[in-house]
Amino acid sequence: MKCAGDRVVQLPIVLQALDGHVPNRTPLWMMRQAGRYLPEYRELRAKAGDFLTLCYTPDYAVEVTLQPIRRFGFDAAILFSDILVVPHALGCSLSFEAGEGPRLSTVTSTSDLKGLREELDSSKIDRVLEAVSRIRADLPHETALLGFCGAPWTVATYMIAGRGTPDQAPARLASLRDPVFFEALIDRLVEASAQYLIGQLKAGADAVQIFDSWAGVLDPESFRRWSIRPMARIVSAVRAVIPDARIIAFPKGASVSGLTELVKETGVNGVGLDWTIDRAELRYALGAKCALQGNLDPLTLIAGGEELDRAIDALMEDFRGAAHIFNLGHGIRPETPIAHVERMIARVRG
Ligand SMILES: Cc1c2[nH]c(c1CCC(=O)O)Cc1[nH]c(c(CCC(=O)O)c1C)Cc1[nH]c(c(CCC(=O)O)c1C)Cc1[nH]c(c(C)c1CCC(=O)O)C2
Repeated sequence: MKCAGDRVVQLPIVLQALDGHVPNRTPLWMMRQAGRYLPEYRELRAKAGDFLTLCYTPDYAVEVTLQPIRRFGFDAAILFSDILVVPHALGCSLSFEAGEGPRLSTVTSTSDLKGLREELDSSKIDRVLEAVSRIRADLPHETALLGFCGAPWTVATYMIAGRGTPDQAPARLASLRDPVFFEALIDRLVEASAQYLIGQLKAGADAVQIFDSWAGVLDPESFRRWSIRPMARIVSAVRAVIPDARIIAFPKGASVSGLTELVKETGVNGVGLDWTIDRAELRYALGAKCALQGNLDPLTLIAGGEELDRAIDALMEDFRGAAHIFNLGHGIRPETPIAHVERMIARVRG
């Protein structure tokens, strides 16, 4: 709590939870809450013509970020951008083909890596940071603003394959065949991601999330080496500059023991959980060490109806008394009916 004049200003409830407190109601936001399930997003996307134009034009990025806040009043806004902005600003070419996902120039050897920049191209990043400042200025005080980046492992999988793949075999193979190159790529991404998050926090983000969407394809030892270690280095580099930085890690597909180890090694304030995790087992393993964010199956939200109600009730019950931030277990899908999102919000808020 802090005082502004004679008014007492409450910390936004998402930040209360990240500080380890149990807010008087459960905070709620959704991964990919700005996106194709919203008609107002589709309209602006058609006007911009291209996804990256949305990301790099502050007027658009601000507007798209605010759309789900205006419509639903979520407790957090997440910067509208993409994890692949980092390789783009390191010099990789990047495009998003309609219906096909991202395409990047590949980085598969030490000499490819030498061709990239050492530091992020500020002509790209500054536009994202301008959007961050403007979003913070436009948001209500009680709504937290989240910045983000991809975890080095997940970003590396796209750089090595040049696209998404079902099991990230190209990156896994590269880590086995050429560990010297792979380690150097991860190092470059650790540095760049830490600088990027520091920039976002300085520009006005209240907390940041690190998305490790492909953590689940790693064996336990590789998970330690390529997911936990790089994230721990990012957290300490960010906190060397901003000691009280609030950081959430989302290692999708991680096991209970993997998550427990990650929290211990990184000191993050919160962990994102996908829908496959055993919530009771996780709570038991983690105790009250950090905030728990998640974990409704995005398909349950598409299905709607009584199954949705039942799943929400079970989730709320399992995390009762915990520093819980309600979210999905992964991003909302484009085909999700808006009425189901409204039903979910009403049920969580009771
Ligand atoms: C792996 C990953 C990416 N991007 C991201 C991840 C990690 C989270 C996850 O696992 O989903 C993160 C991301 N991407 C986007 C955000 C914006 C903030 C939010 O609302 O959550 C965030 C946080 C917008 C986006 N990023 C993308 C879109 C769709 C672009 C469009 O409008 O056509 C949006 C709204 C494109 C994107 N971007 C990426 C892929 C694979 C794709 C294509 C698949 C798809 O279309 O959903 C890379």
